[in-house]
Parts: sequence; structure tokens; C-alpha cells
Amino acid sequence: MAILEATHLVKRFGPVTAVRDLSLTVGEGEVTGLLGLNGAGKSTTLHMLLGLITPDSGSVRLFGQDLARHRIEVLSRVNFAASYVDLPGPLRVREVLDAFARLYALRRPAARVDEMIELFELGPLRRRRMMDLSSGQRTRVQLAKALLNEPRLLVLDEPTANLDPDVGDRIRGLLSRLADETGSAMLITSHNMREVERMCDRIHFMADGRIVATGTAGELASHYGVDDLEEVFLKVARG
Ligand SMILES: Nc1ncnc2c1ncn2[C@@H]1O[C@H](COP(=O)(O)OP(=O)(O)OP(=O)(O)O)[C@@H](O)[C@H]1O
Repeated sequence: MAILEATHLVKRFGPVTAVRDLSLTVGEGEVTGLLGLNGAGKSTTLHMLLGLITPDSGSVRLFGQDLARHRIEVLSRVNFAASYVDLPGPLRVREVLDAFARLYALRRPAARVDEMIELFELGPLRRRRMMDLSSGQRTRVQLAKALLNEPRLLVLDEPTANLDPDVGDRIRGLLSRLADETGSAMLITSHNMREVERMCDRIHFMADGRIVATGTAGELASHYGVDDLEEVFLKVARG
């Protein structure tokens, strides 16, 4: 069964058509990358898939159920992290995670928060206020929050954008391991082509609101007659 099935999505903002007739599926345990130039429509697509904005037309099914009709039920098995979403600044890291654990009605909230603090090496930061953290430290809290409810689908908008190469590398390893071990599906946007090559089983390239190419990193490189995804990106971007 597809974890996520989006069909013929369209989204307009006034005169701008951000997403045009976009369809995609994500299977169980699959890590899917959504790539494209700035303004191609990636975040708008993710926001429709998460029910944050409503498509003008088209439909989204999560775990076989229509998102518009079974919103609360299906979204309890999904989570999302993006560096542009702020967590409450005056709260301390531990308080933020505790608050989300309660919001998600977890069975063992304190134990799960402890696990996430350990997984993302947040121990030394747990009493620090969100507003006092560096952007990379905030990103780690965002990811910890996004994994609290053991989502079957994890949607990540540029998950490692603010991380230094060392932390970024460790987080990529951690997310890949998680997908392998738990069978959770992931949908990731990124401008880091090496990250996408390393993590994604399947990649969709978007341009001007549409998916214009799909495949594994290897398939895309051979289709475009180039060596790697970076060069595929440049070819797609330059038409
Ligand atoms: N709320 C909004 N109101 C008006 N226009 C919007 C809105 N959100 C997005 N857009 C427009 O829709 C288009 C797609 O934007 P989107 O943020 O989805 O692109 P993106 O691929 O995520 O870009 P980036 O790589 O820069 O994050 C852009 O032209 C953007 O200006």
C-alpha cells in the first residue's frame, strides 16, 4: 500500500500557479526526494500533503485514506520538520519536547522525550531556551520533535540546511538508519545533492510547479548523460 498518494494537485496564489497537476506516491519505507530550483513549488507541495494548505484541485491520500475526510486520524501518523517553523522561543528544550509529547498523547511521554534527547545529543541543551539556541541546535530540536510520535511518514523541508558538515552527516546517517529499521517513509526537499544521492531511493525533480523527471540518482544521471545529481540539477534547471 502507498503511504502517500497525491493526485493531480494544483495550487494557485493569486496570479501565481505554484503547483500544476502534480501526482506522486511514496511507498512504505521509501525515502523520496523532491528537488527543484527556488520557487519550483516544493514547499507548497509539502504543505498540501500535510493539510497545511488546501489544494485548488486534486486529492491527497495518506495510508489509503482521504486527507480531507480523515484529517485527524491520518495526521497522527505523520510529522514534519522545517527550519522556517519556529518553536516557542521562551520555552526550554525539554519543555518544548514535553509539550509536543503531551499534544501527541504519547503513552510514555517522558521516556520518549528522553530517547529523543539522547538520539539527537540534546542532553547539554535541555535546559536552554529555544530563543538562545543556534540555528543548527534548533534544527536538532525540530527533528527530535518530528520523531516523537514515531511517524509512519516523516516530511522534512531541507532537514540539514543549518547543520555543520559533521552534524549534518550524522543526522543523515541517523535518518537513513531509521527508515531502514522502522520502515517509516520519508519525503525530503533539499538543495544538497550529495545528501539526496545518499539518502533517497527515488527522486522527483520539479520545475515551474510540475514534476519533470523521476528516478534513482543513477537512473537520472544516465538519462541525462551526466555523472551525478548536481549535473542533473543544472541540466533540468537550465531546461
Ligand atoms: N503564500 C503564498 N502567497 C503567494 N505566493 C506564494 C505563497 N507561497 C508560495 N508562493 C509562490 O509559489 C511559488 C512556489 O513557492 P515554493 O515556496 O513552493 O517554492 P520552493 O520550491 O519551495 O522554493 P525554495 O527552494 O526557494 O524553498 C513561488 O513563486 C512563490 O513565490
